[in-house]
Formats: sequence, structure tokens, C-alpha cells
Amino acid sequence: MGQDASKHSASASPVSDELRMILVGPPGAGKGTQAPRIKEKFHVCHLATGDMLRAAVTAKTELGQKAKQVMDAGELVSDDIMVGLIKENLDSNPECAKGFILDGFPRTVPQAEKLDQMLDAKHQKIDHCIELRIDDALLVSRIVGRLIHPASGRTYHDVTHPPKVANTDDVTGEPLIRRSDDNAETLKKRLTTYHQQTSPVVEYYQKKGVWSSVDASASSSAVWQSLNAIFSQ
Ligand SMILES: Nc1ncnc2c1ncn2[C@@H]1O[C@H](COP(=O)(O)OP(=O)(O)O)[C@@H](O)[C@H]1O
Repeated sequence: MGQDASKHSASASPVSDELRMILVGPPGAGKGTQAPRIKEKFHVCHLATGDMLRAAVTAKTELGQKAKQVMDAGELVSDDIMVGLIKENLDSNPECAKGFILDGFPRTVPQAEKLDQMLDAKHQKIDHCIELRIDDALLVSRIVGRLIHPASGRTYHDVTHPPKVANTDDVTGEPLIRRSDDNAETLKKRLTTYHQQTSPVVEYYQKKGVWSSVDASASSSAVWQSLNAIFSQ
């Protein structure tokens, strides 16, 4: 990031700099809430691999059919498939011209290494890897009551943030869904997978000197403030 971004980053107004970043954190940490705000501020693309896979499941593509079983088991889709999905977007999605927010990728060290190779070939690099840190114990209630508007990614919660009309998106009036993997049992497995396979990704970016973390147990507006503080460093 250049100096321009730091001058403006405390305000909510868009800035014109480039940004290439990774948001990492366990399921329910708030990646899907913060990423659209970052996207709006920096005019970069938001690549959420979980959303891409769920779109493939809904479209009943070959990839979707394979991915559904893996996702419902709380396990990871193969590195090759995920790297291919990201590469396709970084190469051809016009929204990614000024940078990207990766949400849900890289989730393994081999994925991080492949990403570096892709970026090296374009003479680009990761500016930030920001970890949303939160205790597992707080995630169960966040995830198990979660309702989602798939088209926008807006999330609601049965208790803490219910929609105005039951099961209906406040903005579009469209129906909300519950993810099939948002149940206590699959969540337990997703958290184990996260600690085993994705925690080493955090170390990978710590060693590269681009890692920072925020306290994701705070309110979403407090988390947004912490993110802005990192962008203006
Ligand atoms: N980079 C990835 N590598 C492997 N599997 C992935 C990746 N991204 C998403 N998935 C699959 O999609 C599921 C849902 O992803 P996501 O929506 O990011 O979930 P979470 O809320 O658990 O962070 C994961 O549990 C995994 O099965």
C-alpha cells in the first residue's frame, strides 16, 4: 500500500490505492461481514472460496457435487481445485484489477505457496494477512443461529441480529437460508480442520512480515475500526 491510502483510511470514503490481502480466521469469526466493507473502501474484488463452492453446489456442476460431500463433512476441498478457482479469478475477473481480498483462501500451506507463485509471476505481493482471532467457545452460538442471504452474503442471527420479517432478507425481501454445514457437529470438525491445517498459514505470513491480528470477539464496528487502524499504519 502506498501513502495515499494511509491518508484516507480512517474515513469510510473509498481510496484509490491497490490492496492485496488475506482475511484469515475460524468459521464465524466475521470474515464475511468485514470483507464487503473492505471491498467497498478499496474497490478490489472479494473472493470467498466457500461462496464460490456453494454456488457450484447450487448450480449442480461436477465440482459442486464433489465439493458438497467434503464441505458437509467439515473437511477441505483439494488444493488443486481451490488454486485453480483462485487463479481463474485473479487472471480474468475485472474487479480484481486493483487488488483482492481473499476470504477462505489460502487454507493450507501448499495453497499459500501456490498463491505466492501466481503473484510472483505478476510481480505482485501480499500487502496484509489479517487474522480475526476469537476463542472457539464463542463461535458455536454465532454459527448455529446463523441465517444467510446467499446473493449478497448478508448474515443474520436468530437471537443477536434477527431479520425484520422471519427468514426474509431486510433489503431484498428474498428468503434466507441456513448453511448445511452450520450445525454443532460439523462446526466442531471445521474448527479442528482450521486449527490443524490453517493455523500454519498464519505462521507462514508471520514469517513473511505481513501478518497482523484483530480481536474478533468485539462488535463488528469495533473490528472494522481495528482493520482501519491496520490499513493506516
Ligand atoms: N481454500 C479452501 N480449501 C479447501 N476447502 C475450502 C477452501 N475454501 C472453502 N473450502 C470448503 O468450503 C467449506 C466452507 O468454506 P467457508 O464458507 O469459507 O467456511 P467457514 O465458515 O468454515 O470459514 C469449508 O469447510 C471447506 O470444505
